[in-house]
Amino acid sequence: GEKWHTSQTTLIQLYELQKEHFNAFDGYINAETKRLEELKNYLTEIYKWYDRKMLDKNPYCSHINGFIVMKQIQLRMRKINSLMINKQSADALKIINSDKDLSGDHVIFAIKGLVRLQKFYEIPVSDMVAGRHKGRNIGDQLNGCNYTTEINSSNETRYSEKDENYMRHVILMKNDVLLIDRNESKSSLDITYGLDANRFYEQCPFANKFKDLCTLGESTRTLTKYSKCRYQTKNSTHRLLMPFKEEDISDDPSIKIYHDVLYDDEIETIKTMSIKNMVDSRVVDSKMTGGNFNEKHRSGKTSRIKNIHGSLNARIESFTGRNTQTAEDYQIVNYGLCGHYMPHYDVFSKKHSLSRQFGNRLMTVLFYLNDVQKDGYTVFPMLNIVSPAEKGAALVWYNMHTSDGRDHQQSLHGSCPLLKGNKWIMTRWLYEEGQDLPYNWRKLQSD
Ligand SMILES: O=C(O)CCC(=O)C(=O)O
Ligand SMILES: [Fe+2]
Repeated sequence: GEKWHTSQTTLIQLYELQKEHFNAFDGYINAETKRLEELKNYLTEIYKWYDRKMLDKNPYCSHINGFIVMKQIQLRMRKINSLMINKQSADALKIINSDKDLSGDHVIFAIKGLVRLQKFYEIPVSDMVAGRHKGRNIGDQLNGCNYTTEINSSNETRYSEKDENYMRHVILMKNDVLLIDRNESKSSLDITYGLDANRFYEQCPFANKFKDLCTLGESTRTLTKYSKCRYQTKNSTHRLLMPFKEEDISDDPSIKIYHDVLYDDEIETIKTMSIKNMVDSRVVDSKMTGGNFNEKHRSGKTSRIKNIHGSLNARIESFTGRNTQTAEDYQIVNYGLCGHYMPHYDVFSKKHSLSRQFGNRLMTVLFYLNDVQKDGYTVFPMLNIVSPAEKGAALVWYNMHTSDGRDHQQSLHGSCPLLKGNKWIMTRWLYEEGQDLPYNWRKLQSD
């Protein structure tokens, strides 16, 4: 089933669920109290009857009386029997257990998340159990004894570092393909063979760089010669009064931030729309199944929205200067307990059929739906770029070279593990088809 810890939204529901449990407990206690009261009264009545009968000395003398006594005993025993069976506790337990329970597995998933976090940020166990990291409060005190016992019992699957790095990319790509096109999942699985193993191997050292940047955080965000901020009207007259606040982050590939492009009421609507159908951002693989492996690369909950409203499309087109007609559905992600996304590329393998319909994911438009302090950055490990989640802002970048359609190696990026709180994002991927590009992607793909 769906996991509790992968999204903060679900974790909040878990708290809510406890109210339901409390109601079940209360109902049970009331019913039990009533039942025991009834049983006590009934037994008192029977004792009295028995004492009276004993005064009769020999009630069995008359055959008729003997039968009456037998019959009364039988009826009373039946009633006592029914009063002693406690159906209420079974009913109450059913409510508590009905697939909403916190079975051992869920606790193990959560502890694995914490262990991952501890390893990633190299947090000493003493700090972990004290709920602090680098002078920052990250939670209440943990029972150190419980923590280490839980860790030992959550037997992690072992596999070599090399395999892990390679598989990470394969799996992430596959996952995204599967998400877009569930109906064509059969053909989507071919993506494994479309990847060039060596190419992805070579990027793996950046997992360490990713880690360093996540740890250093915003302190690494220095101004470079490309860094400029401006009010951008994009030649649109109605933007003269409310220009885009555009900030250059990188030149090659082009990465920019547009501040305040998504409004609070829109954000609330988007969250409400997506909460209903969120699923674990799972990574699917034919050989290595199971959640443990998957969550090492990505942990969060995802949902898709076909359309929000036309004016948002227009806004995106306005600040990106690109067409949204061939764009993918909006993808909303809520990261929960230790939520993260290890470095990956958003582009698909060229050989994959999906990238033929509209080309490939030329550009990523990533909206931040909340502010996140001190962690959960979007990081480009090959470019030394750390982007903090800023509510209402959009981080926009190219995954491909706009001159010839080659995948842009430096577009490698990921989301740093959350030490605390949660992160909401919404992405829109713009495709090559329908854009003004100096090359013909259809021709490139058939080569
Ligand atoms: O959450 C982030 O900052 C990055 C998300 C991302 O890379 C993706 O969804 O493809
Ligand atoms: Fe991505």
